[in-house]
Amino acid sequence: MNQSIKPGDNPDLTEERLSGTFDTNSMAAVIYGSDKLAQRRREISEAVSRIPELQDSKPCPFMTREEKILEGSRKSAILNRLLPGLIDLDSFEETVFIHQEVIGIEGHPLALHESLFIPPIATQGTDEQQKKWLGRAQRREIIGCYAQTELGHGSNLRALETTATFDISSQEFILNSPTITSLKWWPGALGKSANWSIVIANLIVHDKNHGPHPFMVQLRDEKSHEPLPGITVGDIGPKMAFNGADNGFLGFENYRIPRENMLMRHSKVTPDGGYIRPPHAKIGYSGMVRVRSRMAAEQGLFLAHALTIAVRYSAIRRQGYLEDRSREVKVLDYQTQQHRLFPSIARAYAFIFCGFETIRLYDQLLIDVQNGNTSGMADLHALTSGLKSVVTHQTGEGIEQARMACGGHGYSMASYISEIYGVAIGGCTYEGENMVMLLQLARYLVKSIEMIQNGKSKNLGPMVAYLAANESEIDLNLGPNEYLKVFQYAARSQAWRATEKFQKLRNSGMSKEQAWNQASVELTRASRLHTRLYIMSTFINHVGSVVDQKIKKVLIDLLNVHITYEVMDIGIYVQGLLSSDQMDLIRNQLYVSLETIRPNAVSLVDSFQISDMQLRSVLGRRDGNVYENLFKWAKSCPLNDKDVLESVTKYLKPMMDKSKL
Ligand SMILES: CCCCCCCCCCCCCCCCCCC/C=C/C(=O)SCCNC(=O)CCNC(=O)[C@H](O)C(C)(C)COP(=O)(O)OP(=O)(O)OC[C@H]1O[C@@H](n2cnc3c(N)ncnc32)[C@H](O)[C@@H]1OP(=O)(O)O
Ligand SMILES: Cc1cc2nc3c(=O)[nH]c(=O)nc-3n(C[C@H](O)[C@H](O)[C@H](O)COP(=O)(O)OP(=O)(O)OC[C@H]3O[C@@H](n4cnc5c(N)ncnc54)[C@H](O)[C@@H]3O)c2cc1C
Repeated sequence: MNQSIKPGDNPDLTEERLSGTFDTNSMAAVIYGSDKLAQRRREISEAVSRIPELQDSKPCPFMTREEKILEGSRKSAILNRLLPGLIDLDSFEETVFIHQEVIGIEGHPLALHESLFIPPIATQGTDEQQKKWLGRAQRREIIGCYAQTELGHGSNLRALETTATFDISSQEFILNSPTITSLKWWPGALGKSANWSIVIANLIVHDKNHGPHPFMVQLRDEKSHEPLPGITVGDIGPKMAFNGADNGFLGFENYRIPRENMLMRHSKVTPDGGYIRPPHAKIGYSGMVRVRSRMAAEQGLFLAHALTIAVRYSAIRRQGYLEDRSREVKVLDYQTQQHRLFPSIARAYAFIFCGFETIRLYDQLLIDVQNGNTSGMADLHALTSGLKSVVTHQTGEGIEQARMACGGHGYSMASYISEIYGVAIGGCTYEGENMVMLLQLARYLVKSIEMIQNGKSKNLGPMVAYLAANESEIDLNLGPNEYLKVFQYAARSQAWRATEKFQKLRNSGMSKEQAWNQASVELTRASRLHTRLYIMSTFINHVGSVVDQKIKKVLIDLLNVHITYEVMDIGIYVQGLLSSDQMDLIRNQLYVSLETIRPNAVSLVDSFQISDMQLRSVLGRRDGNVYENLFKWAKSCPLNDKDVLESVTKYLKPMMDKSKL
């Protein structure tokens, strides 16, 4: 049963919901990992909807940037007061969810506090440092950010220029931004809101540069909020989206902090200037791995937002005719519309399933690392590097298709899809630019193939074991596992092709760096295929583990959309494996699977259970009453406050009057 049906809804949408074959609350439990978590989301949405001061003061598209920041701060402050009665304060998921529900996706002054400021203190700070700052941060006595990227460098962390030089005589670090390019640039909440920051700076002791390390740095006076002497700080200006956040710049001039402000759980500087190395050279990068490990689920949900809007709207939008000339059809009945939207629904599910898996893997790694075992770091770094890149890219594509699927109204901010798009595609850049991260995964793939070449296949981890197989024929009786083999073939042959190209260039005498660069397009292709294979196999395993038979049936239908679409999409890589007859068969299976999923399309997006408040879309309203509300929305546009604007009285009217002569 679809739990979204209510009296007064658009009958077209009710019809869709009645055609669903499963219970949307049960599906939500599968999506969010447990009935309890799904139930908590519903309870929080319900509780928030009853609190007037948490409602939007006006639609976000009508707000200026200053109003967005003010509104985000107002709601953050109210939430801080009300949170104990609304959520489990120990639950990161509930904390993120309630902020997204109340404030939305456009960012706010505390958006990075929880995800990029607190975790480094908790994982890289010593027990004393945690005692000193963690409680203060958690109670929000201080607001923090994460300042790593500089004006001149974001991807290449080894070229960061900010320095933290140890001064033994005063037992302090002296922070400096020696050049214009060394200004910190981009950190969210830095511009106007944060008064503390984790700052990544090159640690210099006795004139030796030990590379980037994290420091706890106070930026602003805790009473006046004025920047402290030696600090230059401000907002970097409007962005493509995410304008409720104050991304900022930051410079230091001989700014001193105590020795105890370097986060010293892993690397240490002793009072006499000794340097103690961390147990793994890249342990300081683990905050980034944490964020990347959460991005698949987060991006899957961005895609889910856009699809909820586009699928619901497509079910109430009637345009053109099929057989019956007496009534126009729902645009959702067109095969092209289904082909545009349904594979993305499947991807959104796949990303979320994968995302919860990588969050679990990260949590396990964290425990291992705290116990001194860093052996899993390389694997998770490779996995999350590829996953964040593929998922953000495909999410962006899916959201843009969702916008086009809504025709003209999709282009209006009333759909809200442009904001979702703008925020989501930021993910292609932040936490590691996608090409750069694909190349990180490629290093891992090349190393794995070199192990095979050196006769060490048995040392390969489970995620890359397929690289050593030798599949060259596929049974035409295609079930999910055969599709997986097709994908393995594609990923494997591309990984070998790219590696062999790199090796050939090396053998021709080219330097390692040049050879890598000349092979890099092929290498990134290998990384994408490897990651898409991982997503597919996680999806298959997840569906296999579902117990509720009605839910399982529809998820198998969705999986069929996914595997057929994905294999069609990589046709060029499987030409040596599949005949054109086999490709035709798969193409037909895709069309059949689109038809099979059609009656459940609305119920599948309803199962994401994204409230109207969170969706902030006139087109995507749960009740489907779009047209009257679009008209209401347009009338409430500030431009319509007056019938005659100054633009007319001051310029257009005099121009027209003059032209009359
Ligand atoms: C109260 C509020 C509640 C919260 C509510 C929030 C809800 C609000 C909802 C709103 C939603 C809005 C969502 C939008 C949020 C926007 C947030 C944006 C936040 C963004 C933050 C950032 O971007 S922070 C900056 C990120 N920067 C980067 O990612 C930089 C990328 N670069 C790198 O990581 C590195 O430079 C590198 C990895 C690319 C290269 O590093 P390096 O040069 O040092 O190494 P090598 O390439 O030489 O490799 C050497 C060797 O090391 C291995 N390695 C590298 N990294 C790792 C690692 N992490 N772990 C393990 N191993 C690693 C590498 O593989 C090599 O190994 P080999 O064996 O030698 O091959
Ligand atoms: C919305 C948003 C929020 C952000 N929040 C924060 C934050 O809170 N804190 C923070 O510290 N930073 C933040 N950032 C910065 C972000 O992390 C960087 O922008 C990102 O890491 C990319 O680095 P870059 O800007 O230097 O890109 P560049 O590296 O300059 O990328 C430019 C081009 O060069 C290519 N390129 C670069 N290096 C290579 C290579 N080795 N091989 C092949 N191609 C290469 C890239 O693929 C890309 O096409 C944020 C950015 C955004 C957009």
